[in-house]
Amino acid sequence: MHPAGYRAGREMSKRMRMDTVPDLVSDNSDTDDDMSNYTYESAYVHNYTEINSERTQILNLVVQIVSETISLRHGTSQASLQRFIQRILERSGMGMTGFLRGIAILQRSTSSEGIFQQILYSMMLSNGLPQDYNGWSRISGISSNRLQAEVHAFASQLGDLAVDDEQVWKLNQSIKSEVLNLEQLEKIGVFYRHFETVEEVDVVAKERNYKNRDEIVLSEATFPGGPQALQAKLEVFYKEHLHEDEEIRYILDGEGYFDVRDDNDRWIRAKLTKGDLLILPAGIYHRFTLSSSKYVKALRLFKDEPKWVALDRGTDQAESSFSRTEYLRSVSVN
Ligand SMILES: CSCCC(=O)/C(O)=C/O
Ligand SMILES: [Fe+2]
Ligand code: NI
Repeated sequence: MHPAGYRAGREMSKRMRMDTVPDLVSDNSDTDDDMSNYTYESAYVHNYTEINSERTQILNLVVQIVSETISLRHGTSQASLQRFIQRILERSGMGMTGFLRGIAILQRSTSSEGIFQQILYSMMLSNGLPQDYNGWSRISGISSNRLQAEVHAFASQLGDLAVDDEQVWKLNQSIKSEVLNLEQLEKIGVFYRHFETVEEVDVVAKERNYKNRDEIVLSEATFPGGPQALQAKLEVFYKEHLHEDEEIRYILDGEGYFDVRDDNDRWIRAKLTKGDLLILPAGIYHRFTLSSSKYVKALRLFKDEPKWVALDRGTDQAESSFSRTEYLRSVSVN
């Protein structure tokens, strides 16, 4: 049996999904005036600014619904819950699976407000039920024994959560695939995340064993050699190319476009703005250009010494490179 608030939450979730999600999905055409300068083999181009704003709208809706249902269930103030959940989402990046999972559990919990907020928060960070109570305890400030007891108490209340998990998973998948299109990027080995702080980038760098980094600033005012030298550099970046290594870029300021080839050799355009991180796998064809603001400042991450060698499409070097062969193999397996 689901408690009334829980059922109401599910009804509202369904309503949200059916009534509002399709309206929020744009037709993917890019109307940015920068685009008029470029010819595209196909109009299959995604503007990540649009996608980010859709994501924000979806998240706002989710936050509203979730705070309504939790407030019904726990009798807490909706406004403060909304602020709290917003903070969690901002601090945890996307984490929608963890978020929705956490919500499903919390909608059934009988814990006090303080505890459930902490647990919700921790769930966001650990993306599901925690493995490491000590780490969780550090994050939440609750003793690990108490946390473990809380989680076990939750778990015993969960009953048929498996079914709910599936619902949550489906909702999450459809939001992700229809709105964020991260799956499409994942399919071609591209990793995209939005991080508010460089510390979050550090975690990714550590995981991947990246020891070096530098900053690149592309702007007419500061580029060594002046505007002409910048123009020449941009021409190199905009020539379709690949690298023998992964390319990791984190935008510190300004904005720019990375275009990547999908598995049908069509361009996907990712507009990156401050806080966006993009990882391009070795061997993928891509190119980069500035937007009309003509300014970007980005972190470039390297495993060892800074290295930037571009192999242009159409050359033997690129087509028969090890990274290209490996990349094609990896996408055909996926
Ligand atoms: C925003 S970083 C500039 C572009 C770049 O570094 C690169 O490698 C493009 O392929
Ligand atoms: Fe590149
Ligand atoms: Ni941001």
